[in-house]
Amino acid sequence: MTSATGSTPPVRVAMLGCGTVGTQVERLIREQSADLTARVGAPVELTGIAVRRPHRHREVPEELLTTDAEALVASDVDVVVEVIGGIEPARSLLLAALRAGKSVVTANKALLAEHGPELYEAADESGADLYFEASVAGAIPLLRPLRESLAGDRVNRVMGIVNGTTNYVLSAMDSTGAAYGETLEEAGRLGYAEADPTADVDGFDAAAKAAILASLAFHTRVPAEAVHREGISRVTAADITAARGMGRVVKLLAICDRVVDEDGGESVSVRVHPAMIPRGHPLATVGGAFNAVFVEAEAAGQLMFYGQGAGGPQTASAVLGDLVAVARNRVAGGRSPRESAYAELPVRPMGQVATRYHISLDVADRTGVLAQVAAVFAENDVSIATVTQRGHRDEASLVIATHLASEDALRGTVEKIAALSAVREVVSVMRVEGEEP
Ligand SMILES: NC(=O)C1=CN([C@@H]2O[C@H](COP(=O)(O)OP(=O)(O)OC[C@H]3O[C@@H](n4cnc5c(N)ncnc54)[C@H](O)[C@@H]3O)[C@@H](O)[C@H]2O)C=CC1
Ligand SMILES: N[C@@H](CC=O)C(=O)O
Ligand code: NA
Repeated sequence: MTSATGSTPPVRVAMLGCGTVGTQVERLIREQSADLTARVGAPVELTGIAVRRPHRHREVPEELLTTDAEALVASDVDVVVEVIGGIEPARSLLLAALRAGKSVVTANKALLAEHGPELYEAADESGADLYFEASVAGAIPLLRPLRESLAGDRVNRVMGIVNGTTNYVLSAMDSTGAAYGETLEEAGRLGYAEADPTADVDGFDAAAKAAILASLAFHTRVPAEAVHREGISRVTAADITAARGMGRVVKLLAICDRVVDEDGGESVSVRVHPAMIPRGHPLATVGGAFNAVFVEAEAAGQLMFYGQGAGGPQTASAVLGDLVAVARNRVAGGRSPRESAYAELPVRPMGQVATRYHISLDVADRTGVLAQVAAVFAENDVSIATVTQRGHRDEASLVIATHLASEDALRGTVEKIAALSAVREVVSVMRVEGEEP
């Protein structure tokens, strides 16, 4: 291959962390060195990798390893790639890099969602780049489309599956009836889960991603704590069976909406929770660690992004894409986009967000129960779309689907129904998405 570089000095790269993703980033930089050089117009040189325990990293060249991350960041490098995860020491290390004019590529959604503005500000002050494509939906190019390709459009909705681990677990529970704990362990072994998998199952990971997506889509700062978050730890086999019985499947969804009131006032709603969707919905067939995200924009219409949302090589692909962007900017000039948060839209409290629910109840099979239950819905101003009643000796089940109603009203209704003496058990309560109202 002919070199396009002449005597252009190399772009020097430090990497922080060398786990599932870092190992693959090192491999790709090494194996694709000639192509990267040609694409960037200068060699991309990995000068060091900060790790905690060097003896555990036999797969990478020993001479690159150091335990002194601070010194590595302070050394003569142009770019810092961070694949440690978590808030500290990642935050301090990246702020130090950016303040020294070194560009940053990170896969760290937790850090971006909690400290994004601080990182952008440091990048702005020194003129460094900040790229983070790997932080949301792994390999899928999603943030660059939102940050750049759709920058001239008006995005109204971003919705989809953004956590591979929980999707892997829910898919297995649905298709094979596999146990929750077993599949979660498997997701960890495959390199999909976070270092602490409660970040996946309790929805923190998806909420951080939703915060990043909403911030970019709506040009508004949406911190992680403003995202309504429910994980999958309370999804039961009964929920999955109930969904199946109605031709639906349970998925953990991230939903970011622009809400326009009757008076034209705008806000955003950002939520992560399990939901039942029809088996015919495109998201229903997204299995394993795959992610899929729909974006609706005024001029573009509906767009769908699909691919591997987790895994070492897949996530490393997104990191390398960002690394090439930074390196090209260094060689040919150019900057990553700055933070765009001018719209400053308020985040709507979840209680005011309208959703639809599926509720299944075990009730005593006696006259008047349905009327009692229906009365509670009416008192709380929640309109029932359909009711299915099945009787069996002295037991019966009621399956109720609601029309759109505020979250507060729905919660209140379920609480009162659970307290009715004729209701033996509230078997399953779950939001329904993706069906015509
Ligand atoms: N694994 C995946 O599928 C994806 C991961 N990510 C993100 O990528 C980042 C890395 O994830 P993984 O590689 O999966 O995690 P990992 O846990 O496999 O690797 C992290 C590595 O950083 C090392 N480390 C921790 N503290 C350190 C320190 N102070 N100095 C040097 N090294 C340190 C750990 O020993 C470990 O080897 C996280 O932010 C994660 O959220 C993003 C998308 C997908
Ligand atoms: N733990 C995350 C990894 C990618 O972001 C997931 O399962 O999606
Ligand atoms: Na991505």
